[in-house]
Amino acid sequence: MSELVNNIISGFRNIVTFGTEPAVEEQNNSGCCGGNADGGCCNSDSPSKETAESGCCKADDSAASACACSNSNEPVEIEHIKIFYASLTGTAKRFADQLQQNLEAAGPKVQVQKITVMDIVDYDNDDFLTETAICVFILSSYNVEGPLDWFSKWTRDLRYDFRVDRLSLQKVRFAVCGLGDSEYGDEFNVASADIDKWFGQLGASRIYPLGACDKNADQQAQFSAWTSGFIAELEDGHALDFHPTNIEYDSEDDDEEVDDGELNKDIGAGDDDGSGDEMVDLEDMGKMASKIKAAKINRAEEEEAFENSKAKPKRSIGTTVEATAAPVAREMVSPMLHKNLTKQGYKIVGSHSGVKICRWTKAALRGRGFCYKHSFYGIQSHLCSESTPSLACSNKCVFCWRHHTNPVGKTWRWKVDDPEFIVQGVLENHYKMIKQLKGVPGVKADRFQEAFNVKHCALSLVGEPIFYPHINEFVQKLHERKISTFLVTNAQHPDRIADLQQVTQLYVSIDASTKESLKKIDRPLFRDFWERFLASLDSLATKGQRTVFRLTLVKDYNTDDIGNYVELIRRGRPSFIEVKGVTYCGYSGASSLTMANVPYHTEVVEFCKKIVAAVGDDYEIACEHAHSCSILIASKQFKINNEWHTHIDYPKFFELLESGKPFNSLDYVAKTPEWAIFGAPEAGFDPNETRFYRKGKNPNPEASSEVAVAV
Ligand SMILES: Cc1cc2nc3c(=O)[nH]c(=O)nc-3n(C[C@H](O)[C@H](O)[C@H](O)COP(=O)(O)O)c2cc1C
Ligand code: SF4
Repeated sequence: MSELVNNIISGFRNIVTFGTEPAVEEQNNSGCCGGNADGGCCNSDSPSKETAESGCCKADDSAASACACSNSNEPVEIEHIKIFYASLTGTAKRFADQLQQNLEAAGPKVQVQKITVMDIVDYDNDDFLTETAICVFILSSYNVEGPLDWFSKWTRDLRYDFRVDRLSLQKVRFAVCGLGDSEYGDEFNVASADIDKWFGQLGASRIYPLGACDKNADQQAQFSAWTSGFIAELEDGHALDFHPTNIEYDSEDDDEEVDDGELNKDIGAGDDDGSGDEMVDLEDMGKMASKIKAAKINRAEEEEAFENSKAKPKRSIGTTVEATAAPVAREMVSPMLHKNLTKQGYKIVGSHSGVKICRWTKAALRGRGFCYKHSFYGIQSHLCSESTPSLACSNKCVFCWRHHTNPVGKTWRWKVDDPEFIVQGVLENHYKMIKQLKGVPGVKADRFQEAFNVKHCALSLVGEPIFYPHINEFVQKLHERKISTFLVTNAQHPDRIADLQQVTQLYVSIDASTKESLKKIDRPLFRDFWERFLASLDSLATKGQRTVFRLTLVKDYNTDDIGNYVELIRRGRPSFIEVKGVTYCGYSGASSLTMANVPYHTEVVEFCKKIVAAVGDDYEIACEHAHSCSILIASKQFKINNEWHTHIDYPKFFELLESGKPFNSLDYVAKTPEWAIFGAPEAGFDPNETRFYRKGKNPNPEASSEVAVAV
């Protein structure tokens, strides 16, 4: 162990804290080799103290090459500085802008070609692994849910996940300045301090010490002082060199209580006695180090694993499909994420799939109505399972209900589970959750029984189902069980849409109608997101399947530009357009939506009327489900003999599938019931169900104090 520990440079964190007198003078004086021992030019492997004090590293050749001391007459040229901020009330953003202005005005000693200021939530964290720009973080600390949470979790996961290369951030050069309030005592600036520490521990080169600006003092002056010190360090130039071996690994950190203690347990997997309190013996440290080494994964290997995973899956039920070649791909759901998702009610299946019971399934079990899919397509919610074979997604939509805790990525770079295993796992877990509802007041015995025979699968829970490399086999497994498939994709994977075989109904999320608004609302990871989006619509148009555009209306985000929506409809030629008001799911640090962004049902109707008027003769409003602010616009092809046929004949669908012959969306239609038609008095609520009102919300004054009334 001592060897391991000796090999670790016990980094110390320099913190520039500011009292009433800014401490920046001292920092400026540090020059090339001074106070910034852990992140600056001369780390402990570098020149002797004397050399350091002489102000430069030239005495030592190796150090000189590492430090590349600049000729003081020549300006330091920097290609790109990215300034990331995390802010709730705007201070960090203001300071980030201020830093940008100061850098622009800095010359002549330092010349920065490009400076980008961005909200940390708009950045794909995984890009830090290959980031070449200098990264400056201006981060506010919050002891409540805040905008830094997601990035913090990602960094923390990276730091404590033994499968991740300890030097995974070695390409990064960074500086952190925290904003906080000293009234928070021990929690003062704790979030920014953690980021600073973890980046250092992951091999990133700190080019200027952590700043800690206090709201309780003169925060502005403190930040200006930090900025001057930082710019002076840039002008000096030495700190810009990489120091990839400068791992700041603090032995104390090993004792740090990590939420996902599972990580440590995993290291000794196989030796677990079930106590969960595993200690690693000193003699085992060597073994552990080699295990850690063996588990290192780099991104190239992950990409390769993805390629390998495209090969036909092995049919090993109950096990994870192994990559055909040697690389060990990592699990998509980290232990911490697993814990978070489980807390939110998800059941995780295998290493990348999930299932959850939706509120409509629960309502249906109690005879209190079905979701809008019942009105539009004849689905009974207690027979429906909501799941996904990929919890990862390539967008970070502002309205996403998973609150940005799920993994994101542009390509599949995780382990791949067997499709049969996932289907079995999804159903088992779904039934387990149904079982738990036994005895809940109001649950109807007949519906409870029926619920153990799932007939529909909404592949729309979270993440991007089409991302899963074996999506076709997965869908086929569901169809073999006579389970219909409603698959929703985010329109970022046109090639996958093209490859997709027949599903019962194929959805594309249309979250905005212009490139700018799509970027704002979906926050896609792909740089060519707009081209991908359009190509997805083109792909949809040629599918010849029953297709749906799903529009989620977010007031002030995507409710304008009717003309652009119409163009998209003409391009994708969907069978249906579902328009739904966004559901407010509480505050998310990664989202700025409020109740004001949730449209009323009348506003959704108005929007649909405008769309139909503009799109021409081909579409009409067919159905509504006012209860969930949902409207269905349908292609008039589904109005047969002047009667809407938006419902699905499910047995017919399976019959057609089994026949193996080609068929189209009109071959398995069923008549829409009167109560579901737009404008009917029931407004899409099945009259055989009992409508439930929260206390005080019942519009019927004659009703008793009972909270449920028949509509
Ligand atoms: C609800 C709340 C919680 C906070 N928690 C902390 C904390 O844990 N630690 C800390 O140093 N400052 C904390 N602060 C202070 C903020 O970080 C500080 O005011 C900061 O300057 C705000 O920056 P912003 O405007 O960029 O969001 C908290 C402030 C609020 C309102
Ligand atoms: S379609 Fe969606 S909301 Fe409706 S029952 Fe299925 S999972 Fe629930």
